[in-house]
Amino acid sequence: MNQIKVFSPATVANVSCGYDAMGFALETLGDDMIFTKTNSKDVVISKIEGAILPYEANKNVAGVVALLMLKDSKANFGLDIQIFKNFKPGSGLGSSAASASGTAFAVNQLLGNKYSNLELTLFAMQGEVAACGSAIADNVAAAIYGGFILVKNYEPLDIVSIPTPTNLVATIIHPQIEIKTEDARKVVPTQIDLKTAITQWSNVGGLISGLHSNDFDLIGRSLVDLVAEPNRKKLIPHFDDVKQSAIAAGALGAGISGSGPSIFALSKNLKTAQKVETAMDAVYKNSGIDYSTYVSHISKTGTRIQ
Ligand SMILES: Nc1ncnc2c1ncn2[C@@H]1O[C@H](COP(=O)(O)OP(=O)(O)OP(=O)(O)O)[C@@H](O)[C@H]1O
Ligand SMILES: N[C@@H](CCO)C(=O)O
Repeated sequence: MNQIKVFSPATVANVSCGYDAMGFALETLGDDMIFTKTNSKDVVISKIEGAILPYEANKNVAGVVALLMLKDSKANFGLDIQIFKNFKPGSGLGSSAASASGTAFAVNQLLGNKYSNLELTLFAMQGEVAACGSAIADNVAAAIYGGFILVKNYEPLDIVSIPTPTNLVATIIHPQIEIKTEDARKVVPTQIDLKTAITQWSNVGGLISGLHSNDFDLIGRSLVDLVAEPNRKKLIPHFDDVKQSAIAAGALGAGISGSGPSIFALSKNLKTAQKVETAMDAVYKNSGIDYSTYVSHISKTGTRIQ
């Protein structure tokens, strides 16, 4: 195989209560990337459409991950990479993670499937270091494994796939302001009190149990975040209004997608998710802020060949 085209999904990290520990992949929103083997041993990024990003391989997360993998595998080829961005960096939807995991997946295909999904996640996490300074796994693991994931442990890395209830649908609103993950991480407390921790880990347990048992009510009751959301929501215009409107329209729950500014809601079917979209839209309609909305099923496959 000399060339591969992949789709790498947008992802919702944290899923409210699971800061740095949970995430899920979207079915219909994501980046397209084309990888072509070359004879030189370099990595060249020859095209980037849809966002202004560095072309230097060591500054673009796609290049960072590709260089690492070619070196680790002692590959006898180089790469030309084309990136087609369909959603903006700094959106809270895992833009850098889409490039990092799309690259890890594609290079592995070109190498004849040398690496496991866990190893691909470790490579892609190095892309996240380049993007935001932290080796976060929640977005990249969700993109690589698909569906819902739990980062059970960071060192050593342990990723667990969580079942996705059929019919669960996500609604997203993305106000077009950029919040860099690096900056949004600075407002999250490094210490929390025991009472807060108890509530938070009970919610993670409730969310995972609800996903396993298709218990939509339990999923909704567990989409509560006492750690990141109270500190980050002030960075997002009209956050409380959007969240309340989404829940009033029938969403099971809503919260900040990753580090924001996007806000996600989960609904038990497509019709409700579309009503939630209308309700979120109504909050921003006359606000003067540019925004996009998306309704998407959860991607069960994650990054894939196109
Ligand atoms: N291929 C790439 N795709 C996206 N961002 C990249 C890429 N290469 C480098 N970057 C840099 O990474 C930073 C964006 O990362 P950041 O984590 O802030 O946003 P994000 O990837 O959209 O994540 P989040 O979901 O948390 O918003 C920007 O400074 C951007 O220039
Ligand atoms: N878990 C990370 C995801 C970044 O998108 C955070 O919330 O900072």
